[in-house]
Amino acid sequence: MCSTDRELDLAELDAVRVYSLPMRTRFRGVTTRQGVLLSGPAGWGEFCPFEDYSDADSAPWLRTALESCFESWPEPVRDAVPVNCTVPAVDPERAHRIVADSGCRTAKVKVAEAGQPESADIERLVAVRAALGGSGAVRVDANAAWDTDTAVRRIRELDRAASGLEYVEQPCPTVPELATVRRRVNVRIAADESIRRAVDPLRVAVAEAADVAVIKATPLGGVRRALRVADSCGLPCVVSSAVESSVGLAAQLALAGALPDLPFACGLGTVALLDGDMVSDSLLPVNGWLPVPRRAPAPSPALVAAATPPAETQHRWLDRLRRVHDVMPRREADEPG
Ligand SMILES: O=C(O)CCC(=O)C1=CC=C[C@@H](O)[C@@H]1C(=O)O
Ligand SMILES: [Mg+2]
Repeated sequence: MCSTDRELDLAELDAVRVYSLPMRTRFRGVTTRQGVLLSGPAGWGEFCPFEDYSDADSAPWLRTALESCFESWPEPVRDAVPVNCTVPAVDPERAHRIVADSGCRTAKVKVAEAGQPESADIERLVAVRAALGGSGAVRVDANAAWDTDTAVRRIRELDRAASGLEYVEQPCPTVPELATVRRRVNVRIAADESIRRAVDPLRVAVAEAADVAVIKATPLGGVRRALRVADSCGLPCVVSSAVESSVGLAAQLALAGALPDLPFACGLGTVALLDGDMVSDSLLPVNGWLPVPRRAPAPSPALVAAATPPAETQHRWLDRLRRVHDVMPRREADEPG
């Protein structure tokens, strides 16, 4: 039976483990990644919405975890996927090292970080291109930081600094702004924040706002739902992580493995951003590739014990899990969008 039809009950779970892992570098304003690992009859899943997500916004994250616990994933069409290394808003030396150490042929570079001068982005991109050589691909992610005029100016400057950008991810907040910028620059536009709910992708395609869709199984409610979103948006897709441990990342790899077409490297090399992991055989890229697993890897009891936070943090997450479960629509027909 499909999770969209069944009454999912947390009491059916075999194990619930709260974890807390430090990040190597501050990313998305986050320095510690926390969540809950869940185990069910089909295997392990991970519930890890960011702290600023409401209970309603976190419901698809729980649905993704429960899909892993109670169902099998769709058949993959490939057994490995190419991935980008992710370069946070760090100094040029650090950026160079991240790229050189990664073995990846594509680098995704964070830009437009609040409080940093524009020159910091230029210097970071020059360092990334030097580390990658002429043949690699460089993409940037502005996380909706710019208005349209700033986006057009910065994209041209960053394109020059990087000796060519593969695409720019979410330069502006809204779909109409993305469409405006797309008409004015010669670099591909990728939509990320604009594709977080099932209704959004259609709007992006209709508005001719993007060339690429960044899709994430975790906030879209699971591998099967994300596959439907990919299908409905009619754009080439890049699967990108939500900075899960290897347990949750496995669902994202299952999505990347099952997409009919995968023309770009995926943003799934993110276990490297964590200082630790919950499994002993981490899903870290080798020569820029990650395998497509058939189920999530089981956490190591020793690593779970080492990452277990104080009782107060555990209670906070278990409360959140129950609250989100209570607001989670039981049937797809009940969901907004
Ligand atoms: O795509 C990647 O290389 C890594 C994932 C990544 O960048 C993100 C993951 C989670 C939250 C986001 O702020 C961020 C993104 O905007 O794409
Ligand atoms: Mg993004």
